[in-house]
Amino acid sequence: MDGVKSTQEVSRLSQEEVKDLIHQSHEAKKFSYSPYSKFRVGAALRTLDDRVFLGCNVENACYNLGVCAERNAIAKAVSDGFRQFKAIAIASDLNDQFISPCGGCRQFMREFGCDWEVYLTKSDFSYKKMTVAELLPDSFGPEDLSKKKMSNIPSNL
Ligand SMILES: O=c1ccn([C@H]2C[C@H](O)[C@@H](CO)O2)c(=O)[nH]1
Ligand SMILES: [Zn+2]
Repeated sequence: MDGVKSTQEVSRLSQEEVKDLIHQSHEAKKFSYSPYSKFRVGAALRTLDDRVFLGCNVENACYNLGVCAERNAIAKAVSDGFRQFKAIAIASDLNDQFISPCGGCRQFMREFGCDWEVYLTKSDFSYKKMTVAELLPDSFGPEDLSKKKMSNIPSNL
């Protein structure tokens, strides 16, 4: 096809890129500020144009203000003007199960599309690949706020 790649092809990572993203998520974990849970999490987010943003969980003495690693990585990218993502890798110290993102982070990922990759890892860097859609089926997203889809909208809105 004359070297022209479809969006689908362009957005997939090579094995080497997957390994690298996973490695970076484990590096990001080292900055985790988690004195309360002692549960370190790191995330590495790769944009469509191949930049990588890192995040870690940041807890707080006011417990409920803590922020997850995934959300921090996404917020960093969006704050720098990047909203299109290929993949995110998530790392914890769990060695017997893959880290599983919380519901809030799944929704946060979904805001920027359903069809991108999430690499859930173990401490030995092994991984399970999922998509945002698989992690959050039948999700609610920005498209659902379209007024065209609504009926009986009160006139005072
Ligand atoms: O996928 C996850 C799961 C948990 N945490 C954080 C939140 C909290 O700081 C600690 C324990 O839940 O781990 C994340 O950052 N990402
Ligand atoms: Zn979370």
